[in-house]
Amino acid sequence: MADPTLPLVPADGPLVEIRKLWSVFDLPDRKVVIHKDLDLSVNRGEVLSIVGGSGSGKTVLLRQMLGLERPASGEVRMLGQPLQSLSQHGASSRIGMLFQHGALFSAFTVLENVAFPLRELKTLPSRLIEEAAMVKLQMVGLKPEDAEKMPSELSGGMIKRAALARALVMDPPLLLLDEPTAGLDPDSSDGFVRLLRSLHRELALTVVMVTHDLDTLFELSTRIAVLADKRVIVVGKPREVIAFRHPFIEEFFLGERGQRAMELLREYPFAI
Ligand SMILES: Nc1ncnc2c1ncn2[C@@H]1O[C@H](COP(=O)(O)OP(=O)(O)OP(=O)(O)O)[C@@H](O)[C@H]1O
Repeated sequence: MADPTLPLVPADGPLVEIRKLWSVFDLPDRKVVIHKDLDLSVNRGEVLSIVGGSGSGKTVLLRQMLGLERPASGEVRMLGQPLQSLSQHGASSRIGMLFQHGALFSAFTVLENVAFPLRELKTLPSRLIEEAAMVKLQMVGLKPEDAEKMPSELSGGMIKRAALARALVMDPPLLLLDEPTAGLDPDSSDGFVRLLRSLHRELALTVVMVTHDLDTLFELSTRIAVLADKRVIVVGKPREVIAFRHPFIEEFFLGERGQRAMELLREYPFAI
């Protein structure tokens, strides 16, 4: 449920535009540089996946997009505006985020979790909030009787779905996903990927996703960005990215997992 007082999504231009970003953490004894002159743009309607080694700064990059980290220098523009000005207008309502571990409030029911961002607005009547949250629960494939369950009663796949419903409750044009299928068994993972693919289409969402999982990567991505050496070293369609020579890309796509990557390229020719 979009807040009508918020600025609309721009008619054209990228929804995410990052220029010369530096992310630096101040430790007691030193500074740690995570991103150095990082550039990245995400166009309307695409599913852009970010891959990179462990600790390469993928989650920190998502946190920069949400305004949860502050750039040491450089610029982060989201939905056509500098992030600082979007934050003042409540970026959380315009950018949906699915955290890696679902992050539901354990003391709230599923419905209360999904409704939470709408309640925080403090402008809508309770009945309307509940109705909007129920619509989102159904949209992610949960049943009406799941609404009153506690998170501890849910399977891993249901937790992801409930967290996704909460991320979508404000009808954001942009959705960020951190390892959406991590921890799910293969069947739940396939089901969740199918759900993400249909929601992407039906809601005309723009999606930025971090994933290690090759199946998730190839089934959903329209482009892939590779994070290495503190910046985005290549961004493009899967075939273009695989052709780029870099030790991380060789290890990630062409090592033991390479055969699966090649099978997936054949299975998903639209991604080529
Ligand atoms: N608040 C913080 N203070 C200091 N260092 C941090 C902080 N947050 C993240 N880091 C460091 O930044 C680096 C990048 O972290 P990040 O979580 O973005 O990696 P990642 O690419 O998502 O890794 P993984 O695939 O293992 O989840 C890591 O070395 C991490 O220790």
